[in-house]
Amino acid sequence: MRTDLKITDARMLALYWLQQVIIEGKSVNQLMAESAMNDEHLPYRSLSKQLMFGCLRYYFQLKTITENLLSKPLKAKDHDITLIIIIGLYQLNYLSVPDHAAISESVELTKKINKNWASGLVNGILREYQRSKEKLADKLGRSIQFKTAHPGWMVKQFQQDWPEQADFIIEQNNQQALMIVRVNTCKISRDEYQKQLSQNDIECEQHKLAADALILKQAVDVHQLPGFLDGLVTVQDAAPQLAVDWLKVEAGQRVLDACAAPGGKTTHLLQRYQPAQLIALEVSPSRADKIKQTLARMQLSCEVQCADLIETSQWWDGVEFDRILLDVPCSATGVIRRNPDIKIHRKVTDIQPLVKLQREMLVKCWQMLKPGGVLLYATCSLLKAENEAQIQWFVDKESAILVEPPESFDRQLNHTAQMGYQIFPGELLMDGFYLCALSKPKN
Ligand SMILES: C[S@@+](CC[C@H](N)C(=O)[O-])C[C@H]1O[C@@H](n2cnc3c(N)ncnc32)[C@H](O)[C@@H]1O
Repeated sequence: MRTDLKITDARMLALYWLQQVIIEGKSVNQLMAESAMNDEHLPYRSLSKQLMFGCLRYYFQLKTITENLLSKPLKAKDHDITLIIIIGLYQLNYLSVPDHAAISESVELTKKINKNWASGLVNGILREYQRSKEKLADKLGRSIQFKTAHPGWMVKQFQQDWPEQADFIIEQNNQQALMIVRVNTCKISRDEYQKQLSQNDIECEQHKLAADALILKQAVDVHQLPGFLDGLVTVQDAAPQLAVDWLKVEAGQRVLDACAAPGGKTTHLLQRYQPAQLIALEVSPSRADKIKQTLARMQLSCEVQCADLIETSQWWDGVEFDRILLDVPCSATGVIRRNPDIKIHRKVTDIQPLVKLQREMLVKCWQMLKPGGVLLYATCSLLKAENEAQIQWFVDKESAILVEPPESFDRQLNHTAQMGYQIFPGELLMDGFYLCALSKPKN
């Protein structure tokens, strides 16, 4: 689809977005942020989002079906036609759209993108699918991509790391996550904010483990959340909210949030504790700006530094920190429900470089930690190599001491990891996340 074509309906916008994610490599977060500024998208956004997220969630399954139905692969320049078939298959399989409408709208879409020649092909493939759905399911039953809607390497990795939980992880990854918000308790209590939501007909319940979190029954646009622009609330899953509970900052301490953008945990630290100093460090200038915007909206303040954590000589004044939050860049395999594009964008070859970077970050942060100080290591990954194996490597090397978690963790979270806590997507209504706190021995 040519990008200069005028978008005239929801399916066309979904096709444009899918092309941006799958061909251009954009993330859904980036696309949604761009689209929020584009008024032309407004009338179609809701259905387009449903179509795009659904197609990405089931991409590997729907692509396998498409490849099987096509007598020969389409040329690379006609990838948009493959995507139209995938959008059609998604509607036939997962939405309550009548079959005839799903097919005719897909055929219309070929014309809207000036590829009339493909209308017969799209019509034929979707009708063939209607006729041979069961037979095809039997034939493809042994394909991992068809069965799990995940790339094969990822399924193997989950099975290797978590043989007992792999099926649960895969099943959860194909679900839609609930919207969870964190109340800014500097401004309003969770109980009071829950009342405000209820007065605005937004139903929610309190999260059992994350003390500031409310789980919304239905996702809403952030601007429908009362006091959003005044910083009463922010959108954040419950699992990352636990990081701040485990770090336990004492009044007057010096704290580093080492990988801070977009500032979710920075603002949580500030609303929960009174550190003498908090530095929010972020290497990407545009993402460092996001921290500043989040701080401004939530009416909180701290020092934001845009620099590379590893290059300490460029930003660190040499004074050690009492607490360090190290929320490293990772495979993000724990947040696939919210970012289904990760199944497409993440490659098996990404993992080793990430593990290497995480190790370098751990070593650097340890050098900046005061004896007796605490470092909290966190990822939104499900892979052992990024999580407990990383901590095992570090503890063996550095005589770091494992810090006891808050009692509430022990009571409510499963002990699946040898060290720290591995949370699986869907567990206690949370995203997949890993946390472990380490203390540096006093000389
Ligand atoms: C998992 S995200 C952090 C999320 C954040 N803690 C929050 O709660 O909102 C990791 C961040 O680390 C940043 N990052 C990556 N490499 C870095 C480096 N060398 N120095 C500092 N920040 C880095 C990334 O740009 C990204 O914003």
